[in-house]
Amino acid sequence: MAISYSAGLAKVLDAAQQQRSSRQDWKSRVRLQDAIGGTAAQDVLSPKSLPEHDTSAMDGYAVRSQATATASPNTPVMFMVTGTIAAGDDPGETRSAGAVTEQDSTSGLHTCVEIMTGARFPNGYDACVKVEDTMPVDGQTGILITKPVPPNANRRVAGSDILRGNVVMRQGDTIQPSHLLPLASLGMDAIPLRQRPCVGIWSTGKEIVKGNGSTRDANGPYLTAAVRDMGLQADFLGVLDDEPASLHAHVEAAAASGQFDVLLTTGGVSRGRFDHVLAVVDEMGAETIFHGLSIRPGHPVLFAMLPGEGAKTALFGLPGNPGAAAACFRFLTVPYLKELQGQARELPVAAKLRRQPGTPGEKRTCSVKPDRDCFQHGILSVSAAGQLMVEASAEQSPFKLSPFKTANCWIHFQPESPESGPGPGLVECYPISPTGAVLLSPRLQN
Ligand SMILES: Nc1nc2c(c(=O)[nH]1)N[C@H]1C(S)=C(S)[C@@H](COP(=O)(O)OP(=O)(O)OC[C@H]3O[C@@H](n4cnc5c(N)ncnc54)[C@H](O)[C@@H]3O)O[C@H]1N2
Ligand code: MOO
Repeated sequence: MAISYSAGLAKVLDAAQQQRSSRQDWKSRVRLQDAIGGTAAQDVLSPKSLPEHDTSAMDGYAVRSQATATASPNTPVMFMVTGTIAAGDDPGETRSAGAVTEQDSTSGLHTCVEIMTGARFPNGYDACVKVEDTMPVDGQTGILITKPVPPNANRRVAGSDILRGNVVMRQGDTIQPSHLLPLASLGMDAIPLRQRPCVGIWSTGKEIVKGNGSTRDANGPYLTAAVRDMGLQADFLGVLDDEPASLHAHVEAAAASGQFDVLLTTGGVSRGRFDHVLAVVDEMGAETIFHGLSIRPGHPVLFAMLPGEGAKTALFGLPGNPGAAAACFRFLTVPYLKELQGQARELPVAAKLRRQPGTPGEKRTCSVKPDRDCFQHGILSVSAAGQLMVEASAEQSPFKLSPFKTANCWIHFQPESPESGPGPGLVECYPISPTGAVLLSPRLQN
């Protein structure tokens, strides 16, 4: 009898942890732009504070706020402009005549310094008044201020964004483009990443090799792209015939090359006369961890560790039906790849299940079975009331692919038991893309 999904997933995660511990020294410094999808190998601490200095948030004039306390339209306060500081100027480097002092010695007027957004605040000044809140006098040599400027107005205080020594990236974080904003601002051009797994992929099946029937390779391009979308290296190794000797030679050579952490095959794992993947990995002396899970779709899925010295190559024998291959990849291979890199486990979002209205007597093509975990693709959206809603695609046959034109999530239906599921009427959903981004459907539902 096939084991449950949760038991199978536990075995997958356990195998990934074992493989991770045999790859402890895996890390390298990677340029920021190339780091997307990678995993931080260690905590990254900020080498400095940001902003490094007090700077202006606006184009205007640096003033002493105290000097503006009595300013009003009837009693404006006049300031003498002693210079200009641009972003990038050193402290005290003013662009026109006049030293940075708080009060002009001859006229007794308060002084101010014209300052640009991002420029370093001159000593002795604590606030910036926006240029549009001032009136010029005597050309540009003076300004009038007609209302008090609060202390620290439009001033970015040094260290108010990031403090030196703050953790800016945690070990195990998956690097996303948005992370580059703080990292690059801190002057980092590379970060230590765990080495990224490399995945080799074959499609199998005589009908696909021949390419003259109606079956074209959907799995190869999909899996290659989905692995790359995770920021990992994926090599599509071709389409193999249902020939045990050729399958054996290819899998053995790929495992021996030491190049791949994970190998994926699709097709040839069920009970047919030409389904040889299990026999081939057995023959190679692999450890078959499971063949068959109590899931729908994808129940014939195979998971094995190929023989080898030291770090081992995992093999997922995904079923041939593309919908089943995609579900098994998403719910077994993706967790393995994440765990292998020490990434956090994915958590689902809970959404209210909206049943398809359907037509009376309509037979759903793939119903949810109460005795096993079922994975269905669907559309996640937000109702007008702000509730996350999900609708399973009406068509769930694993050989029918048109729903993938619009599906943006996978729904995980757990076997029925009082504790299963996130709550009454709610189901667990995962983004269809393993990178984690759910592109919510613009369709609003009630
Ligand atoms: N007697 C039984 N027959 C089947 C069972 C079973 O339990 N007992 N399980 C069914 C289920 S469920 C699945 S899923 C499939 C999986 O079988 P295989 O992994 O052996 O896959 P194939 O037979 O090679 O192919 C199945 C189907 O998928 C098409 N295919 C294969 N590769 C691709 C590809 N790269 N791109 C597009 N389509 C592909 C193939 O042409 C077949 O139509 O077994 C059931 N049978
Ligand atoms: O894995 Mo099979 O879908 O259940 O076609």
